[in-house]
Amino acid sequence: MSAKIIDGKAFSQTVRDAVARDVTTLKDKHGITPGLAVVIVGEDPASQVYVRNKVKQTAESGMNGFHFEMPATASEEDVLNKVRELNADDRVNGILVQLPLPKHMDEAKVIETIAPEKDVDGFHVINTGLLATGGNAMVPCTPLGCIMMLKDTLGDLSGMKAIVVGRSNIVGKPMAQLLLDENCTVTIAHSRTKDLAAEVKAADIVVAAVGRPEMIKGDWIKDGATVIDVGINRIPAPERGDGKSRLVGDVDYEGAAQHAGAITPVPGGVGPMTIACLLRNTVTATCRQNGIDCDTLQ
Ligand SMILES: Nc1nc(=O)c2c([nH]1)NC[C@@H]1CN(c3ccc(C(=O)N[C@@H](CCC(=O)O)C(=O)O)cc3)C=[N+]21
Ligand SMILES: [Mg+2]
Repeated sequence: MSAKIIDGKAFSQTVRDAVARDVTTLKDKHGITPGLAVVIVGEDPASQVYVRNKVKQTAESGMNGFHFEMPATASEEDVLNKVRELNADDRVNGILVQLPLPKHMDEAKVIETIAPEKDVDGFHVINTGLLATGGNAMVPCTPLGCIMMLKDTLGDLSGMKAIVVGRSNIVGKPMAQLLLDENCTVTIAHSRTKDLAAEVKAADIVVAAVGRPEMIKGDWIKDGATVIDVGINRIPAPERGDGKSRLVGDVDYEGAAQHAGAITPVPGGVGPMTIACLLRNTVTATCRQNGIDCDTLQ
């Protein structure tokens, strides 16, 4: 069996094209230009590609981008004040504070200071609560991108067995909520799960979000299953001979591709969809803040 490759890069382009059309309508019909503010504290080399793509694609979509870099030595109060300033700024419809924050800051406190209606990451307790209770939440970008790819690949997910490997607040838990909303039977697995291989083997849908390079083995995958690999792990690649690293997911891609019906690659899978969904969420937030029905924009 040879798996269909789910092309997140191509799919993200169609999402971004739709976002750009919505931005044009917001400008032309409503005189509103959506604005996305990104706050980065300190330097995390691993997220530099992410930041660069985000800035570039925000501009390409026709939105305003506001970029703030603060030194790693900034105090928590400095960051909280920046967030408060952005909350009060009418040009800013979406706020993203890049995680992780330096150790001396309370991440939860920073996130809870973001106005929930501007929380385009969907990390605020108001939004996680709304997601869990079926309300009008801002949905975290990575799980949102994953569910879009799953629905595009499989159509109706109703009744399917899904496993989410990983239980983080930013991916695993919201992913499980979204799969449940699609009427999947959902298992959440983690480091204490017994016989992870058998749990994965039972699933029609596997979402890997553990942050450990290639830990999900190819022969754990049920024949024909759909595999969504959220991991973006940079590992040494001595075989390249040029001293550079390479990116791998949380899934043994070569092995899994022999069993899966469809699989996302790394890079070019979940990553680009995450950024596209951030832009989509910024448009959604702009519409909600202005009492505009987002679905009828174009
Ligand atoms: N508040 C907050 N929200 C986030 O969503 C968030 C964050 N903090 N901190 C950092 C992580 C990381 N992240 C990525 C998103 C896209 C790619 C991406 O597009 N990757 C490309 C290429 C990567 C490369 O070549 O290095 C790909 O997978 O094809 C990567 C990483 C969002 N994050
Ligand atoms: Mg095999």
